[in-house]
Amino acid sequence: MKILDGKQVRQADAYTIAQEPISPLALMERAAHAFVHWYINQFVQTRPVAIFCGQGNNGGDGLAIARILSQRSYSIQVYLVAHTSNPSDDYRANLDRLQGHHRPILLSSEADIPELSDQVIIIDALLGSGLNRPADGLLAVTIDKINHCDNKKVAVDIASGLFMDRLNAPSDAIVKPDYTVSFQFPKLPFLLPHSAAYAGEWHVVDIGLAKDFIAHCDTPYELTDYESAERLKKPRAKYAHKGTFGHALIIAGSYGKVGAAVLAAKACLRAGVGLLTLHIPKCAYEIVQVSVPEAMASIDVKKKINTLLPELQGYTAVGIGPGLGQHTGTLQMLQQLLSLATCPLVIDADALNLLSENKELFGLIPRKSILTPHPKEFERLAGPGRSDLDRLHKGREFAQKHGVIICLKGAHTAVIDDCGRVYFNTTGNPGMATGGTGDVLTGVITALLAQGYSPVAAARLGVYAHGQAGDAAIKKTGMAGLTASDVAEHLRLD
Ligand SMILES: NC(=O)C1=CN([C@@H]2O[C@H](COP(=O)(O)OP(=O)(O)OC[C@H]3O[C@@H](n4cnc5c(N)ncnc54)[C@H](OP(=O)(O)O)[C@@H]3O)[C@@H](O)[C@H]2O)[C@@H](O)CC1
Ligand SMILES: Nc1ncnc2c1ncn2[C@@H]1O[C@H](COP(=O)(O)OP(=O)(O)O)[C@@H](O)[C@H]1O
Ligand SMILES: [K+]
Repeated sequence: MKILDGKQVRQADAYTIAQEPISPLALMERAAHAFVHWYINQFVQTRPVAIFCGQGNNGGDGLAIARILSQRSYSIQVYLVAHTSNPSDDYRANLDRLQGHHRPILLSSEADIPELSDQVIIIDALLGSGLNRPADGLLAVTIDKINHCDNKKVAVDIASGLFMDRLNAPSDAIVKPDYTVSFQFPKLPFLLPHSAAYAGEWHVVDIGLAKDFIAHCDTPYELTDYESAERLKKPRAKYAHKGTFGHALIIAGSYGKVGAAVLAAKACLRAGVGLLTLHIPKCAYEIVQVSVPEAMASIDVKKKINTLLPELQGYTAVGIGPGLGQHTGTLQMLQQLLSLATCPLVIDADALNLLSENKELFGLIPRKSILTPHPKEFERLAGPGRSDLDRLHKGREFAQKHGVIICLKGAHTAVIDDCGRVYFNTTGNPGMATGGTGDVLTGVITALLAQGYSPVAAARLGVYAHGQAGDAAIKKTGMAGLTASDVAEHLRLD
């Protein structure tokens, strides 16, 4: 699913209106019905509804939603905030249509803003994607008042006051909804950590904007959702044998951090690799042989760290980093790997930290290698970002400059390809914020690369499947109880 900017959404709107053809008012009606369809599945009729409307098309949606809910026997009350001398045509048309069903209350000062009983659900239709400056005056006061109630809140399309394409200032008045029901596309701020609170749990509803227009729309931002993940998957052929699924090499572990190697190995096997060799220091030998008997071991000359690069011939993918440590000998080995590798690598954890400490090595990273930094590791690599958006831009610049794929890990991990395209992940949960889950991800992506997935597909599908495993696991363990081992155990690639 693509993520469009405000201008593109308006173009998609205009194209649909002209090509389908459909009147703008009928399109608004369709959007309102899509919202109501979601709403009635979520909230029962006995909960009264307070709908706060502005005078643009978002307010027009609010009025249409009010009418449809009232026709479905929901008890509604509309509150209007007059904020422009030029209300939209479809707002006016829906105000007319509401006559005879319901009488809206015009808010003209703070004193008019009602106290609502706990049972009331608030629908926020004050401002939508047409926001062109921070909300102020009575709008800001109303937003503030809404935010101070404990009532459940649902934003229509986007929370009022939240910019779609640019950063809000910390002092801006923005509705903090429990839910956002977004038309046709998710909005970029829903996916960024600092603005996610202004989306709540978001849902996208289809309002039938022209599919051909959307397909040709050029945007750097997309989601990896269920459909796109399914499209990325390759079935396992009936006559396949273990050679069909590649031979992965994972270089990981050091004294005290052998667990990271074990986690990466278990995940790599669960993600369907044909053969796996783990390169580990001597101290890890028995641990690995006992805990991951399916993996072969390549033993370093050193007892506690990895220093000697094994022969690379025969491996179809190499992952390096989990639990590696940052010793000089390990750095030399990494440098050798970067120089000699003929296939893209998966580079994680301490291998990334070693690169950050030795930026002259950036030029040696094989093209289309996959780097999997968490935010701190990314900051070490590319410098601090002033905001989530700035960090994303830095990631896109870095990926293009060095010809690599970056998995910027977090709640909606962003896979950034070497052309600067960004794929936000849609799976995973806060239970995964626990030590070792990153090592599991390295194992998964390495397995997919080894099986012949393209680097971008391996990164997108790996990140998706990793989050999906976390989501499956918490059904048994709960969020707090989730461990990285649970994530590895619940991986399912088909
Ligand atoms: N294709 C789709 O997705 C569809 C989208 N639809 C809906 O349309 C919505 C977008 O509608 P929209 O363009 O009329 O924008 P919206 O935010 O309602 O109002 C903008 C108005 O507010 C004003 N204004 C702006 N900022 C302000 C501020 N801070 N403080 C005060 N005033 C401010 C500005 O005028 P100004 O005052 O600048 O003259 C303008 O008049 C979208 O979110 C979705 O709900 C569906 O109906 C159908 C299909
Ligand atoms: N709140 C969250 N929601 C979804 N996924 C998360 C969340 N927090 C962390 N994760 C995922 O968990 C993993 C953590 O990786 P990382 O920080 O490298 O852990 P470690 O170094 O302990 O292995 C990443 O894949 C990240 O996307
Ligand atoms: K809104």
